[in-house]
Order: sequence, then C-alpha cells, then structure tokens
Amino acid sequence: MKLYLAPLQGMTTAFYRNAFAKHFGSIDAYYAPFIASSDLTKVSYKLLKDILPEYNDNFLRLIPQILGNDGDQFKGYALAISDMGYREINWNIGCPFPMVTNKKRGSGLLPYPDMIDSFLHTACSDNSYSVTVKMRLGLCDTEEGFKVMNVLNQYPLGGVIIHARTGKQMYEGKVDIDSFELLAAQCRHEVTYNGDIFTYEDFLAIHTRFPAINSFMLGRGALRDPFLPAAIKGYKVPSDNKISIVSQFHDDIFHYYKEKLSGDKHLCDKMKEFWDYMHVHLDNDGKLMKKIKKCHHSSDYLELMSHVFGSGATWT
Ligand SMILES: Cc1cc2nc3c(=O)[nH]c(=O)nc-3n(C[C@H](O)[C@H](O)[C@H](O)COP(=O)(O)O)c2cc1C
Repeated sequence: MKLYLAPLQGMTTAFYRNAFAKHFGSIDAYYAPFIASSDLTKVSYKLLKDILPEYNDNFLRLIPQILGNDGDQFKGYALAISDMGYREINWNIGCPFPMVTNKKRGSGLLPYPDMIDSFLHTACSDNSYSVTVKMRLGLCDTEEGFKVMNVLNQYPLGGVIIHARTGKQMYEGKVDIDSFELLAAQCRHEVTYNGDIFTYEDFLAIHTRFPAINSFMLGRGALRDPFLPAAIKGYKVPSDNKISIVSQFHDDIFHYYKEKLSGDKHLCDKMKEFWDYMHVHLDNDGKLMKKIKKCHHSSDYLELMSHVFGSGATWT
C-alpha cells in the first residue's frame, strides 16, 4: 500500500516536506503544490525553485505538479522538470478556486473533455516523463467526471488521483463516495483515493470498501496529525514521545521561516497557518489557537510555545 502527501499550496513547501519526512516519515511520495504554467517562451526557473533537487532531501520521492490548460506549455515545463531528474509530472485538474476555474484551469476544465483531449494529445507526446492526473468528480456535476474519464482512458497515464468532491464543493460538505466508486470503476489507470482521511478509522472505512485501491493521498489529515501515515502503515509511535517529536518539527519550521521571512508579523502569520492544522490534536478547548492568534511578536510567540511544549501537554 502506498501513501502520498497531498500538495497544499503555501504549506507543503520543500522545507515542510523535508521536515515532515525527517520527523514523521511513512510517506511514499510527496506531491508538490502546483506550478502554474505560463505562456513564457522560456520556462521560469523562479517558479521551479520549490522543486529543485538541491532543496528537496527526498527528491526521488517528489512529484512536481503543473496547473494549466495548454498542452504545449505543459510539455515545456515537463521537459525542464524531467531534465532535473523527475520522471512523473502531475497535472492538476482539481483546483476549485474561481480565479483558477474561471480561466478553464484546474477543475474549471472538467466540463470541457475536448480541451482535456487536445491537452493530453500534446502533453503525453514525449516519453521522457510520465503524466499523472489529479482530478475531482466534476466541476458542478459528477456527470462531467465520467466524460473526462473516457478521455483519460485513451492516454498512457501513470495514474489518476481522485478527490471525491466536485469543484463547486470546494473543501466543504461530505466526500461523495458513491460517485467516487463509479468513477474509479470506469478508470483504466491506477486510481489513488483522496479526500477527508483524518483518522485511522476514516482510512479503514475507505480501505474496507475499496480493497482493490492500493494508494491513498492524505492532505489536511496528515497536516493535522502527522503521525497518521505511520498509524496507517501499522507503526506505533509511543504517545509519550509524540509531543517531543512535534516540538522538534515545530522548531525546525519556525527557525526556517524566521530566517526566510522579514518581520515578526509575517513570521507569526505563517506560524498561525501551521497551527491552523497542528492545533487540532493538542488544543481540546480551542484556547491555544486563540492565544496563538494574539501573538504579533516572535518573543510572545516563543514564550507561548515554551509553555505549550514545556507543560506536559499531550497529543490526543
Ligand atoms: C490550502 C490548500 C491548498 C491546496 N493546494 C493544492 C495544490 O497546490 N495542488 C493540488 O492538487 N491540490 C491542492 N489542494 C487540495 C489537496 O491536495 C487535497 O486534494 C484536498 O485537501 C483533499 O484532501 P484532504 O481531505 O486529505 O485534505 C489544496 C488544499 C488546500 C486546503
């Protein structure tokens, strides 16, 4: 069984992925947040910085992702990326944000199977890399996904990751497991399940219902509980050790952003984003998150952290 870390733009950057692998592990591949392809004649290396092998300790396990609707642009980026040593390039047709979908990108492409066809015709015309797809069930309607799958089935893709929601749902509401089942059954490629695996029990429910599915992508669930991938793989991390591991992970992330960001406000804002996920298993009553939100100076923040990690807190 394979576990993949989902890409979360702004969160799962190279440094985060490296620190995650160092402290928690149990992830077979890390998908990088999307790089938007553009009509530049030359591929922009600034955009590619996050995936440069020298910044990625686990570069052999990193899968770069491209967002776009132009097959030639995709191919240009994919060739530059494959020159760095990457063999799999993931195409994002799942992003739900209106500023993306309104331009017929991300899940905004799902109502247009013909565009997907002509995109893949070009994108899959070079065998220096393998294309995988990350999609949703549709933009507004799950019927859209079936038409898209007919097209995907005609190309030699390396796999299809399905987030079991429509684009219109954004990240809200329930995952639609029945529609996922139908779409996955129609797919001729290897399918990876994605969506709302927050606990071991969530994983088990999906795994039990779809015994033929062998790969799972974890996003917010792994960011909230970085011990979840290990639990799914059957490794037990003693509860007493968890806080100290989280503390070391936190310190690595904090020191990285302290070096990188200018000003305390940016630093505190970034750490709030980190805690938006991480507080869930540490903060039963929500008081910790309130205190973190009140920190505007790194000295206040660090004092708060010394209480959090020094007070015998438990990871639940
Ligand atoms: C803040 C945020 C940023 C995201 N950025 C990306 C991205 O760059 N590329 C992508 O394919 N999916 C992106 N996603 C979607 C996740 O990869 C994943 O498909 C989604 O969160 C569902 O999985 P989960 O329920 O395990 O989190 C993002 C999600 C969130 C919440």
